[in-house]
Amino acid sequence: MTRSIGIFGCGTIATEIARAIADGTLSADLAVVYDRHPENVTAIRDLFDDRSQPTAATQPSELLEADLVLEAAGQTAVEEIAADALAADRDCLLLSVGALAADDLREDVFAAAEESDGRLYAPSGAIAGLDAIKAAALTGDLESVSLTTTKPPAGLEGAPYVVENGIDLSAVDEPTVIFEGPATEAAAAFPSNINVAVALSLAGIGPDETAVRIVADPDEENNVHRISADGDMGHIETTVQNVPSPTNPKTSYLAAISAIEKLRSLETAIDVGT
Ligand SMILES: NC(=O)C1=CN([C@@H]2O[C@H](COP(=O)(O)OP(=O)(O)OC[C@H]3O[C@@H](n4cnc5c(N)ncnc54)[C@H](O)[C@@H]3O)[C@@H](O)[C@H]2O)C=CC1
Ligand SMILES: O=C([O-])CC(=O)C(=O)O
Repeated sequence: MTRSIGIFGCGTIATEIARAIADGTLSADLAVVYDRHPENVTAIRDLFDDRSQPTAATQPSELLEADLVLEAAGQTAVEEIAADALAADRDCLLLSVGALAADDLREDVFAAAEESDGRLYAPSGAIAGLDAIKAAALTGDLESVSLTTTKPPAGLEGAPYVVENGIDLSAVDEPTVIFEGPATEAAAAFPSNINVAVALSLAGIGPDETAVRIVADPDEENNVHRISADGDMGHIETTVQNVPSPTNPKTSYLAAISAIEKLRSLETAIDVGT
């Protein structure tokens, strides 16, 4: 049976996923899409011929018509849809997983997942190494996990932490650490930039214990995520030098194809990797 998908948010990531469905890379039925900007909905619907165009939802609850609800909008959208989708026994895939750094929301969503016939998915997104971190965390002997993210200053513009602290990113003329703290704080301070830190923390030792450093570097063209972890299993280090998406420099292209691969893996007979 072909799985039907409903997408919350019709921006950069959703467009890549819709394209993968439209061109057959991903075997799924894009049934329904929702966005507060109708022109973004139209752009996604236009990727399909008349017979297979997704329905334009007028409110998020209409996404529950699909078997799997995929959030690619932002952290507030996770509050709006995740627990409801799971409570309706739908699968739910979240890109803005940083929303789960908030204890109340995480508890609600995880409780809904536990009781649901659906499953909650948080893909690796723009980072590499969650397979190894998950395995290492299993024994309880993972001692430390940290993420250092370096982005071009433009990729950090508009973040609440930048605005509230009056950080002038245009004046940054050398690699500059602009934030250091736990994933819990990073997710709220940079909601569109560092969701990966919370995905990492959920695979590993939790959002309060996962250390995050954010660097603005005017000479860096990529979104670079470096993970370092230590424990009884040894030392894990991964670096991804991500190409930013042309339509949204905050978002790495890998984030979109990671979600596509996660969706594809739900349908395959052979499962490679942890
Ligand atoms: N886990 C990961 O590795 C990554 C996660 N992300 C998350 O994915 C989200 C989407 O990324 P992009 O597609 O690049 O963003 P985008 O800005 O290109 O698209 C977001 C779309 O969602 C819509 N939207 C946002 N909030 C909404 C709401 N409350 N109600 C209705 N429509 C809403 C916007 O109008 C826009 O069309 C980011 O905000 C970020 O939270 C982004 C990059 C990596
Ligand atoms: O795409 C990236 O490099 C990471 C990102 O924006 C996020 O985790 O929110």
